[in-house]
Amino acid sequence: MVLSAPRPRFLRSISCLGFWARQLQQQSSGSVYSSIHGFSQEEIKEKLQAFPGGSIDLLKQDSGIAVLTINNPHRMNAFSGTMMVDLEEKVTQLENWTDGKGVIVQGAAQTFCSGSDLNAVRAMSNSQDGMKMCMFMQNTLTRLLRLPLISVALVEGKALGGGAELTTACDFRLMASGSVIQFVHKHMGLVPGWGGAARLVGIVGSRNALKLLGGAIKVDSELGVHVGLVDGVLKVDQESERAETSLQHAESWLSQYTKGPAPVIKAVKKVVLSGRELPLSDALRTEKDIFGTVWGGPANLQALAEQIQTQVTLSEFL
Ligand SMILES: CC[C@@H](C(=O)O)C(=O)SCCNC(=O)CCNC(=O)[C@H](O)C(C)(C)COP(=O)(O)OP(=O)(O)OC[C@H]1O[C@@H](n2cnc3c(N)ncnc32)[C@H](O)[C@@H]1OP(=O)(O)O
Repeated sequence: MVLSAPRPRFLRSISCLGFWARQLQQQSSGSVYSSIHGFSQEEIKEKLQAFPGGSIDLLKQDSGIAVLTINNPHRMNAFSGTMMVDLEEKVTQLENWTDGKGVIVQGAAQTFCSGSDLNAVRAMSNSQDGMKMCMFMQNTLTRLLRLPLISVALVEGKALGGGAELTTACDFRLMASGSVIQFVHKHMGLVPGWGGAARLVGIVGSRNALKLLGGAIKVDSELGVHVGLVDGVLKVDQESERAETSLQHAESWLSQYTKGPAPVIKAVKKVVLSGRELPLSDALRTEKDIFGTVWGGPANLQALAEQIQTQVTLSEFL
């Protein structure tokens, strides 16, 4: 079995859609590559295990917001091979998190992520292994973006190379002032390979993407907001003892969108996801199916009862 995680309910519920929806259905867990593309997830996992270091830490909170931390501070949170494997496992856990509503992706020790661990990249520089690592990371980051959770990349410090690509695998990006996102790939004689270019075009448009990649431009929070890459800037008051940390800021920012029961928030993400990824007719049919999962559900019935209650109280008053 190449990909063992169960398919999200969203994909299972698509029954009569067109070409693109069927494509999505075939992709177990929302992945892009599987055995039909000659790709073996297990084979590359085994190779990646030879490059240890760091960890990916997942904290699921009662609020329904999880915190995923890229943790390899001695290498500016660069991704070792085992961290790539770890990320895939943590994404599987998030796919199966029934009570989840949101996830914040952050780096440890006030920096975000400096991309691939260059030591691993050097050791895997033959093109076949490089391609397999790229397919593995595309699968994982595509699944991250397709989670039925609202996701935010919290960028403090530097997000470089693959780290910049990781930010594009979230629904939103928040930047602490003084931070930088930079697609440094051109300086390395490369282009993004973790799906970052395709996602960047979707976020900022092709002209801005060409500028950011072609110029390997350092994007600070101001430029990030200007081009539409960044959704909010966090200014942390380090003087005040009671000041919120960037993570606390990010949690309260995200909680604006995650108030309410998990099935409803998940449904919100799913209708947006289908609108983002599917042709209109297929997206409309999918939206209808997702609507069917919340129509008459507990939150819907409660909201209706409360409205009737309010109307009765009002009419008594009048
Ligand atoms: C496949 C390509 C692409 C992709 O996957 O899409 C990539 O991601 S390739 C990697 C792209 N990233 C980079 O090129 C960043 C390289 N690093 C730097 O430019 C700098 O280290 C920094 C991130 C700007 C930080 O600079 P500074 O604050 O001056 O700290 P140091 O340079 O001293 O770094 C501390 C420490 O961390 C090690 N480090 C940093 N990044 C990486 C990395 N990507 N891989 C491995 N190690 C990394 C750095 O070597 C230092 O280690 P020591 O010398 O042992 O202290």
